[in-house]
Amino acid sequence: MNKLEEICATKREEVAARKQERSLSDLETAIRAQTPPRGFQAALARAQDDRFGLIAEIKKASPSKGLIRADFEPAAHARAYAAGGAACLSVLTDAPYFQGHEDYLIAAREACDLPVLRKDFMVDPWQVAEARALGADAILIIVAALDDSVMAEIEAAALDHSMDVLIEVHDAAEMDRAARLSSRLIGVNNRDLKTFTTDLATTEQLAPRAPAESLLVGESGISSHADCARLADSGVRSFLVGESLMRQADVAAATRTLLHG
Ligand SMILES: O=C(O)c1ccccc1NCC(=O)[C@H](O)[C@H](O)COP(=O)(O)O
Repeated sequence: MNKLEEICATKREEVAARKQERSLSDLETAIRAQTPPRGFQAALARAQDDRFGLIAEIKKASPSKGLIRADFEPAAHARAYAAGGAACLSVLTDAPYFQGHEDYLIAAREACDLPVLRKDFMVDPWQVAEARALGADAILIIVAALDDSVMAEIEAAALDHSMDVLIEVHDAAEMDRAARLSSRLIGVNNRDLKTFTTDLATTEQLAPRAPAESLLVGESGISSHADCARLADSGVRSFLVGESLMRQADVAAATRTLLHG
């Protein structure tokens, strides 16, 4: 079993237990009390029209790097990312592998006006309702983790809640499968989630295969303005960045430098 399969197997057990604790009608009640989704894809599109679009990730730890940020303060990081010019946030909520928590998403979204992606491993449409009940504006579909029918069900659930969907691919076959979904917000993950090898050339190679009119996001392993400029040469002007920003003492200044050089 590779790491992605292991994470998804753990997630299926976690979701089965959570579904016993909280019914869909309970989640629907919480969703009605939520503020409406903030337009995630629209915010990214506006930002990349201007210069670069940044989805700044609030990430405490990861399977590949272990602990990334000891003094972890989701609300303060959210404010710093917003001050530095990020268009959107991504907040890891997976606990076993990323030391994430749902409360981090709630705190980050309350601390600023940016749209927020719930960064987790979606294996069941129930998680979409749970994400919206927490306030999430967008969810992630990892093509490598799901078969076509489950991907379509999860996407439909998100669209029903007026949420945006970031569809993540890592190879040409996954890009072709992503094209069968309706979302045109497509992330190319430079990290192979089975081996953790990271290579920016992945985005360069896959960008030309994306469906027409896609908003492409280069994901993982991006650590400088030069990396952003390199990917922009392939027509990718939005980026999802976690570790390199989370390791900085001054997160707002590092975000500005990433975007503007
Ligand atoms: O980051 C990991 O080690 C990881 C391992 C297994 C599955 C997913 C993983 N990361 C999720 C991501 O895609 C990244 O958090 C995101 O793209 C930001 O990457 P980075 O800027 O390199 O932190």
